Amino acid sequence: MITLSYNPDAGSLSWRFVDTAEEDATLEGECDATLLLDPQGQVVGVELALDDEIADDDLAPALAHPQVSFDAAARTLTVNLVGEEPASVQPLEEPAILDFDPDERLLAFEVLPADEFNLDQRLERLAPFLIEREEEHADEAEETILPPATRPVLPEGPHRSGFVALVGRPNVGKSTLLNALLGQKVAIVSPKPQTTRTAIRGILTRPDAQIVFVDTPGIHEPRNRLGAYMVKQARRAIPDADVVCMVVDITRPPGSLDERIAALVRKASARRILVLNKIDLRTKRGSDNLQAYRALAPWDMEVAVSALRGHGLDALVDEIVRLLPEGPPLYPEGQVTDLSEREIAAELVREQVLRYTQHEVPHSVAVEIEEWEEKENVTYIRMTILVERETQKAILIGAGGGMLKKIGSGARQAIEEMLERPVYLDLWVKAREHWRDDPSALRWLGYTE
Ligand SMILES: Nc1nc2c(ncn2[C@@H]2O[C@H](COP(=O)(O)OP(=O)(O)OP(=O)(O)O)[C@@H](O)[C@H]2O)c(=O)[nH]1
Repeated sequence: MITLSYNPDAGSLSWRFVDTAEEDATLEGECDATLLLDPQGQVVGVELALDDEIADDDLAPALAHPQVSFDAAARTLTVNLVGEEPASVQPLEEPAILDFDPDERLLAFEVLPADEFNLDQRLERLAPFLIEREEEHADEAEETILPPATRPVLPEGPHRSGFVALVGRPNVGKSTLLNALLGQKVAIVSPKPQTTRTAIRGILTRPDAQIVFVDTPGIHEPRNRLGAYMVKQARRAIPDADVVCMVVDITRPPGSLDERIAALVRKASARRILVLNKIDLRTKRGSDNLQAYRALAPWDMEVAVSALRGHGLDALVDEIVRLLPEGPPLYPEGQVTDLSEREIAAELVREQVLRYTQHEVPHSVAVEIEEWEEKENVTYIRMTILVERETQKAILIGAGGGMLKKIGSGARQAIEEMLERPVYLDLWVKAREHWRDDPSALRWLGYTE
């Protein structure tokens, strides 16, 4: 296995082919490097331009891994951990540092993208390989930057229940957090802002309490009626909540949107928890950001978490339960969300559109279910993907229908996982101009009160 480690302070990514001690690498070299990116700009691999002095045999430790290939004519060593054809490349200004052993065999190398590249936002695809990073930084993050929330002893007293709004600007990780808290995917997630469009309820039931989480759309400056609807959904969740969790991305300083959201939170009569997310991506600026977020409102509690890696979630749930009023369960014990399987299925299609398309296209898409039929061995589902322009329709269908096939195949797998039975997914694309500003289209798509 190739071991990757990420050093957030240096902004560097180290790739190790051989499981040996650091001291074994006694010789250093340099070469040009290029990162390989997927359609979302996530790093999937790297290409090194090696010089003639490195003999082909010296690459044996690297080539022992199936993800590594070497083009002897071009002298490029390619490490592609994900295995998909990269969608784009990012040549690096800084050379890669190569580590060799005394016999000049390549053991490891390190790349250092410029700060503007925002490497820490682009490691999602490599997360399964980032073994050292987790071990090196997880404990440290909790000890030095953000003390772990003191885990309270659970009250032995009455049953508690209530509504907990998850609010924050787009892309801070609200939906990832909701799914992680529930241990089940109810909200779709993407690296693109404004993924969540409606308030989604996720219900966590335990013996002493029931928490009804309300995942809300990211609060932003709306540019159309759909955006206005989304922001309204989020704002409305705040006064209705017993506890408001303002979720922030600790790697970024608060901006004007955070200030506006905090102003709403300050006005609410609910208890307020500051949820510092993405502690796995902690950077040097983390503690400055922490002070700035603390200053936004009088918080009842702050909890540091990594929704992606599941850190700090038990502490967050315990804190929430402590702040909830006494009350009986609000939903039946087995219910996890207020969304139907059909609604989640349509969202899973939209998630794939977000995954594979860029710029305005993902934001211009809505998904409607036209037909859903339980057949003997398969669930037949026909859906229409609505876009705003013919050009967007052409992008979604792709050359020879390739794009629609990719979207369909990803969505079908996800829906099959949810339904636990085979699915036949029939996808169509239709253009309807400016539907995001058309009240009747919004009503019919369910984006209304
Ligand atoms: N590294 C890291 N990434 C995270 C974490 N939580 C979420 N993300 C990533 O952040 C991106 C946005 O996550 P979402 O859960 O869609 O964010 P959101 O706040 O619901 O976004 P909107 O729907 O736009 O409001 C995704 O690429 C997630 O994988 C975390 O704890 N660590």
